[in-house]
Amino acid sequence: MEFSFGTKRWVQKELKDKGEEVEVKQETNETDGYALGLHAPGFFDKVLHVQKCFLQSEPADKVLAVVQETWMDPAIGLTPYDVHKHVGFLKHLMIRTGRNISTGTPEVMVNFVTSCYKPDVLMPLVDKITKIPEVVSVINNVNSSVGNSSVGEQEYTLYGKPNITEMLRGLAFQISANSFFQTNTKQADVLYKLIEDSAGLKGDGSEIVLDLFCGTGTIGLTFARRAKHIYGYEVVPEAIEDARKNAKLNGINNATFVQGDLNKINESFGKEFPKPDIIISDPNRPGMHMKLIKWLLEVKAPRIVYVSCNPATCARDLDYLCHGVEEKDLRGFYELKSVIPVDMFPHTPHIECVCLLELR
Ligand SMILES: C[S@@+](CC[C@H](N)C(=O)[O-])C[C@H]1O[C@@H](n2cnc3c(N)ncnc32)[C@H](O)[C@@H]1O
Repeated sequence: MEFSFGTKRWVQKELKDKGEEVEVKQETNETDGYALGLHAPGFFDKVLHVQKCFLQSEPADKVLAVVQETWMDPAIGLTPYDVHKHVGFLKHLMIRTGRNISTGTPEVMVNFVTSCYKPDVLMPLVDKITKIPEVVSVINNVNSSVGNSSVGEQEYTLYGKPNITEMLRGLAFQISANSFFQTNTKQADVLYKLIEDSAGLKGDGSEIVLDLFCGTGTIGLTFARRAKHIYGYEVVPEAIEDARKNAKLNGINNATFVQGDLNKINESFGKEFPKPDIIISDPNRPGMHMKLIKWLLEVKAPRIVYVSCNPATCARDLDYLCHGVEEKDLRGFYELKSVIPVDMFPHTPHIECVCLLELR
């Protein structure tokens, strides 16, 4: 889970009983209180204070509780970052839970995103958190920009190791603070099984798989034993480093991971690997850039499995691949065979979809 520190606490008006009906009041009460929690819908500066979060693991909740009872203590001198005045120190708190690959016990990584590097100020908090036995890694990402990003320009390990591990579909994965990793491991197992089923690999080791937006290499690596070669592309250098380590960790030698921005591909893209039989594309919420759509419509792989957490950009990109893009003079060549929704984010309105496209 990723929580934000803020200077404006957002308070939701209580639910109001009206006989059998329950009415939720939409107005908000704003106080000037500091807060650590989740952004109120539609507000970049208002934060709903969260004491306990049922979406995360129990050890992660213990971390949140310790941080909440400590960080506002004036004796420590920690301040939340003010997104209007651009002053203050604490920006985000990220808590990730994985598993020790030998013992299967939970491993927690705590990542403080701060506006500058002041480890002495963080240490009283770090000392308390590290009393929780599951905490094996405390990281400090320093992000001095005025934006809301949780990715740091510099990363420091304040305690323990720089990464944690997780098991998915029988493979071990190393995850570092800035690498994308599916937040719901149980459902990620379901998701990856559906992706593999949709990809329909023959399993005879003859096919080339291109894993676009590969993160730490998870999807491609789960296919590797049934494919000839996997090529993964991803923009975050730490994720590519993790993907290479993950291939080694699992004894996989037929996977190549390349760091690159898929929004900025040029004519040379695709020259460094054979024509793919299966393309997996798992972009983040903005979906695929027109340059990538164009390339996909040129290369004409027999199957594309498009994985998306944003139904709006998913529908747009599927439409482009099936029906083309008139204003760009591009013809569509695919037929949509199936769309399978997966509930990766229970108790939220978000949904992930696995879509299978076949060349017409
Ligand atoms: C939804 S995640 C999927 C990651 C991976 N497939 C998985 O299942 O763990 C999207 C990934 O796309 C990467 N990404 C975002 N924009 C990108 C771009 N322009 N070029 C390449 N990768 C990008 C992100 O860093 C992230 O790792």
